[in-house]
Amino acid sequence: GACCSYRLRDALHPLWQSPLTIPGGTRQSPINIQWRDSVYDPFLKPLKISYDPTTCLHIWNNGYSFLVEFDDSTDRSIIVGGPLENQYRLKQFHFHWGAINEWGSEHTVDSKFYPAELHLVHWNAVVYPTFEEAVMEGNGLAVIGVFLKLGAHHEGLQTLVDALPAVKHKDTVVEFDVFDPSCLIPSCPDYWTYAGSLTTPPLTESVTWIIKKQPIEVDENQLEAFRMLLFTSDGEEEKRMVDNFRPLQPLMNRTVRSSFQ
Ligand SMILES: COc1ccc(C[C@H]2SC(=S)NC2=O)c(OC)c1
Ligand SMILES: [Zn+2]
Repeated sequence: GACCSYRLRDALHPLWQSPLTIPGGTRQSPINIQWRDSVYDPFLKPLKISYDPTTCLHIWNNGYSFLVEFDDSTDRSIIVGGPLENQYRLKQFHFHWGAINEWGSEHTVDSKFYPAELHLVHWNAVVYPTFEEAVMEGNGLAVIGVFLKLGAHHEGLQTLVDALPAVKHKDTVVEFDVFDPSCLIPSCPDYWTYAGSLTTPPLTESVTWIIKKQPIEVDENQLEAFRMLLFTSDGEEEKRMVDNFRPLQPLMNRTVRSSFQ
């Protein structure tokens, strides 16, 4: 199970040797979403997503995942509605995945892991002047989580997969100038939402999570392409970038709300 990958991962990558619990943490992520314990909230609005594909800048391997970063100097790519009080600007998206298809996602649903999970990271530029400040505030960030399951080939993802060999090593970057990430978000509007945190240091409790109920389907070759990336820089002893997910955190005094009955 994921425990052995945790021990293996522990040996593999320093990030997950970081403090896995933070002192005083009451809203840490990821969590298991127990479907029957989630509470339907009829006041939750539909999530409105409007991305401008030309705000896409580049893909880079930061040694933890690969990120696709966006120009967030204006409100051209935003989300609004859902559980959110303000509109939030798209900053980047990235993924978490496993060495094998049995695990890889950060969140679980009824204790089931998906082979991978997409995070679309947005920040509250209405209230905060910079992303860095928003990262430190309870309503600073909004992250859309999308589960990836093994199935049909995903056309939209393939344009991303085709660029991955160019960012095989840590601290490599490749230009990626037109991409609409809404092609990675399932059409079904249903989501869960809860108050949580970043899942890597600084682990700040600044994230309103919006987890889509419906996964997207990707094929084995596309998942394998993620697994050929490296945690390590060119010239270092190669360590495959796999199992880059944080262990589950306690729910504590939180309720997961659903936008659907
Ligand atoms: C300094 O600010 C940071 C640091 C790290 C991440 C990425 C983490 S947090 C998440 S969600 N998934 C991840 O892998 C940030 O993303 C918002 C923001
Ligand atoms: Zn993430």
